[in-house]
Order: sequence, then C-alpha cells, then structure tokens
Amino acid sequence: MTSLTQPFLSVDALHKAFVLHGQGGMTLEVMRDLHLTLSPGECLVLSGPSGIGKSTLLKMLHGSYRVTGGALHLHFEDGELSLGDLPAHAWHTLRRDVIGYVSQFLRVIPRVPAVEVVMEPLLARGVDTADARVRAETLLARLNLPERLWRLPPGTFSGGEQQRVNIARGFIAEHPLLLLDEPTASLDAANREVVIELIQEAKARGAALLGIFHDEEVRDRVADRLLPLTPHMGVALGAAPFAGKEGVS
Ligand SMILES: Nc1ncnc2c1ncn2[C@@H]1O[C@H](COP(=O)(O)OP(=O)(O)OP(=O)(O)O)[C@@H](O)[C@H]1O
Repeated sequence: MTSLTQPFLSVDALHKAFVLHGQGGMTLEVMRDLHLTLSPGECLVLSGPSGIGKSTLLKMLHGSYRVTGGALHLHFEDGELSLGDLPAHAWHTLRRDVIGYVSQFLRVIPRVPAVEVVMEPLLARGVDTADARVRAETLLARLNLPERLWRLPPGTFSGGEQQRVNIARGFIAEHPLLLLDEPTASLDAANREVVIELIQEAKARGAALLGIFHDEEVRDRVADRLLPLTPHMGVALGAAPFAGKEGVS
C-alpha cells in the first residue's frame, strides 16, 4: 500500500435503497445525497436517530452492503480507488490491508480459541505466528480479558468479554481506515477507557476512523468532528468542526 493523502476517504452523493424481495420488490430508501470526507489521523463520529442509516453507511464502506448510487473513494498518493465497483477478491485484499471493522458483536467461529480469533488478521497478512500471538495476548491483557479465557473459544463468553475479543481483533492489524460500530456498547468504565486509548493511539499513528458511539462521554473524547445524519440526508460536505455538542455548525 502506498501513502495516504488528505482526504483519505471521500463519499459523494451517496444513495442507498434496499429492495425488499419478501415484500413484492418494495424499495426502502435509507440514504440520499450523503457527502463526507475523512482525513488520516481524524475521527469522524456519525450521529442521528435510530434507523437513520449509520450502520448502513459503515456496511457500504466495508463492502457488505451494495451502493445504489453516488461514489465512495479511497485516495492514495499514486491514485484513487473507487469502492462502488470492486470485485469480490479486491474487497478481500482491502479488508485485510486497509479497512478494519469493529462491530458490536463478535462473529464466533466454533472451536477457535479467543487468542487465535485475535491473531487471525495478522496471520492473514503473513505475520509470523509467535509474533502474532504475543501481540494478541498483549492486547487481550490490556483489555483485561482474564488469561484463563485466552485459550477457550469465545462462544460461551459474556457479552462484554466477547466484545473485548472483537475489539482486540479489530485493532490488532492497525488498518489505515477503521469503522467502529458501537465498540464500547457493553463495556464497563475501565474497559471503555482502554478503547478510548486504543482509538487515540490509532489517530496518533495516522489512521482515519469513522464511528458510531451512543455513549456521549466516549463520543466527546474521541470525536474530531460530528456528522449528524438527517432524514433524506441533506448533509453538508465535510461536517462542522466538533465543539463538544451534537450538531454544532
Ligand atoms: N439488509 C437490510 N434490508 C432491509 N432494510 C435494511 C437492511 N439493513 C438496514 N435496513 C434498514 O435501513 C434503515 C437504517 O438502518 P441502520 O441499521 O443503518 O440504522 P442506524 O442509524 O444504524 O440505527 P441504530 O442507531 O438503531 O443502530 C432501517 O430502517 C433498517 O430497517
């Protein structure tokens, strides 16, 4: 991968509609004319009421939902990449090397121990197994996951324990773009603090972060800007600078 540019991500006139095949092909429009830019080292936080399309935007940026109009671009020093028309194998490479995603819930794989779930993104990049294990254990310890759990599959872990495995897996590979969908939702205060630190460290190393945080304290401490999504998405290009309150323009 080559160097990142300013902005690193741009979203122009984005449109999303779902076709509901179970409802006679009815169309549900959830996003219209969304614009945003995101630079390296910056954390942009999406806000707005439930159902407005925050998670849908992250899923389009991670390739799990199709874009129905407009453009998504990543900008590198030697050119730009349009995410709207990428083949599946390109998404695989992009998710491995460029775009990380931390959702609220861990996708549990039966029989795979927690530490291996966390190591996997590094192994996919060819990092040596011993090195990957040390880095995974360091993160799990930092997130206060008891050592006795590291070698167990996380299927039976509590919600907060699973979420910490998920966070470790999401942050371990230091992706240049990180999508965070309520990563602190079921964490206690001490572990929320660790996640805030991980986000601040990611920003310091130049990662661009786009997140959803319902916890106002976390949001206020990590956000450089807020992007309030409004019905029908008349959202101005590049949201207003963040001044500690939602919707400041
Ligand atoms: N796969 C899908 N098929 C059909 N409709 C969907 C699909 N995914 C999301 N939607 C709809 O899109 C709208 C936006 O959902 P989304 O999850 O993005 O909202 P949100 O802003 O993240 O909400 P919340 O804050 O409650 O998580 C909702 O009306 C939802 O029902």
